[in-house]
Amino acid sequence: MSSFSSPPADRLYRTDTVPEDFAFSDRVVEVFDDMLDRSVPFYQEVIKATAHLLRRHLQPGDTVCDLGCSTGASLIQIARLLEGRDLRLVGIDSSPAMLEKARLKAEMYGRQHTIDFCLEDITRIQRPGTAAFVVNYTLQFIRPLLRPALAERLFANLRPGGLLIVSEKTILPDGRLNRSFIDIYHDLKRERGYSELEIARKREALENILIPFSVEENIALFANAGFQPVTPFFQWFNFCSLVACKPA
Ligand SMILES: Nc1ncnc2c1ncn2[C@@H]1O[C@H](C[S@+](CC[C@H]([NH3+])C(=O)[O-])CC(=O)[O-])[C@@H](O)[C@H]1O
Ligand SMILES: O=C(O)C(=O)Cc1ccccc1
Repeated sequence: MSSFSSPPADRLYRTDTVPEDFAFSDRVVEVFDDMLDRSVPFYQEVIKATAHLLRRHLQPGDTVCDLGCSTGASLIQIARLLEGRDLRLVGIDSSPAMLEKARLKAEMYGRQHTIDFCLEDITRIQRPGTAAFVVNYTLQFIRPLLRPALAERLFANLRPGGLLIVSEKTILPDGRLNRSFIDIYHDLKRERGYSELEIARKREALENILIPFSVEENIALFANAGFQPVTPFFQWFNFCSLVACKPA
């Protein structure tokens, strides 16, 4: 690691495995779109902001890969917002159930010929010449130990001048403020109709599965991989979106 601040060693080398029983399964997929829309603050606004950045940086014939595309909600919306641009859109996910729903939705929205969905493990991504990677709310599910190598792979696969757009749930180094941000987030979930039991159950289900870094740790992760600049473009308490650039 170079001079940037990196995650504490104990967190980067956490070796606990993801419990087998947690999967992005059929049951999860059925309620997934609603869950994302209601669980992620400003989810739709972040998609629009992502499209604004892509619109200004892509060239005709470019390829955009959405890593951890889930049911395609984000990519189908990006396709609509970038209508008429000569782009290749690729949605990548490791959950067959998510991709089955993504293909169905793309067909329903008439996008089946403009978006390819591929079953892949993003930690093994090999798509050189990609113009932009969108990694919204996915990195947080990748084991911290694997994230530096993934950041380096994304850098290597981007064409010069390419963009990486990352949105994540985050933590704060300051315990007290982190607690406040989490409480404010849970207030938002209550406003959106989640019960105390649902909030508690989700927190328990995500324990050791969704492993957030701080904004500074995420910036360091991509800066250490060669991205320059790495800049936040959206933040709502413990949710942050970054744009990282591969020098032209
Ligand atoms: N190693 C992996 N390889 C490929 N996919 C993976 C891997 N690990 C997890 N996933 C996939 O990453 C996605 C994370 S969801 C992203 C939301 C979307 N980006 C959105 O903006 O709507 C957010 C959430 O589940 O809360 C799931 O579809 C997993 O199957
Ligand atoms: O419900 C929560 O506590 C979450 O953190 C949900 C979530 C899921 C996916 C992206 C961001 C937050």
